[in-house]
Amino acid sequence: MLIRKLFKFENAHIVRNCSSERCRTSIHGHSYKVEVLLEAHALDHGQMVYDFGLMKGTIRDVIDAFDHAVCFWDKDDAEYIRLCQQFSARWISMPVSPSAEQFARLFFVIIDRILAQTIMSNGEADVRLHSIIAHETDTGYAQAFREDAYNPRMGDIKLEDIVFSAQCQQEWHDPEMYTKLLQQTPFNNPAVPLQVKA
Ligand SMILES: Nc1nc2c(c(=O)[nH]1)N=C([C@H](O)[C@H](O)COP(=O)(O)OP(=O)(O)OP(=O)(O)O)CN2
Repeated sequence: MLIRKLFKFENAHIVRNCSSERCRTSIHGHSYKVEVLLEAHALDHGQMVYDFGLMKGTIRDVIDAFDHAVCFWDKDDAEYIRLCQQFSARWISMPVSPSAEQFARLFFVIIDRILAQTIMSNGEADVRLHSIIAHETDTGYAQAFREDAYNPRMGDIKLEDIVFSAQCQQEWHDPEMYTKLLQQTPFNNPAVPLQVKA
C-alpha cells in the first residue's frame, strides 16, 4: 500500500545547460510541491502505513529548509555562487543542478536516510520510501524512484555534499539535525501507549 504526503515551498534557481533559454539564463522562482510516497505491506498499531503526523518532524523540516531559498549547483560559476551566498541568507548548495529531476532525487536520498535512521515505535513493520514527486509548476513534475536516486549516470548525490546556509539550519526544530543525519545518529519517534489490544 502507498501513502502520500504533500509539502510546499518557494525556491529560486537557474538550471544551467538546459534547452529552455529563460530557464538557463535567468534566476527565476517556482512554487514547488513535493509529494513523499511511502510504501508498506503491513500496518502499524494505528492501522496506518506511517502516521502522517510523523512526517511533520524531520522530513518537513528538511523540505522547509528550501522555502524562500536560492539553490545552486556547486559546479556553477564561482562568482554567481558567491553572490547568491552574499545576498541571500537562505541558500542551499547542491552537488547536482536544481532541475525538477534532481530535486526529486535529492529529496529521495535525504528522506531515505532519515527513515533509515528513525527508530520506529508504533509497530511500523517495513515502511520504506517508494518515490518522490517534485512539481516545479502546475504542469510539470519529475518522479524519482530508488533506482533513480542512486543511479550514478544521473550524478552522485552524497548527503555531505548538500550544504544548507546557517539561516536554513537555525530554523530547524533541531539546528543539529543535518549534522546528526551525517553522523548517523538515530531519530526517535515518540512512544505510543496502546489503549486497545489488537
Ligand atoms: N524536464 C525538465 N524540463 C524543464 C525543467 C525541469 O526542471 N525539468 N525546468 C524548466 C524551467 O525551470 C521552467 O521554469 C519550467 O518550464 P516550463 O514547464 O516550460 O514552464 P512554464 O511556466 O512555461 O509552464 P507552462 O505551464 O507550460 O506555461 C524548463 N524545463
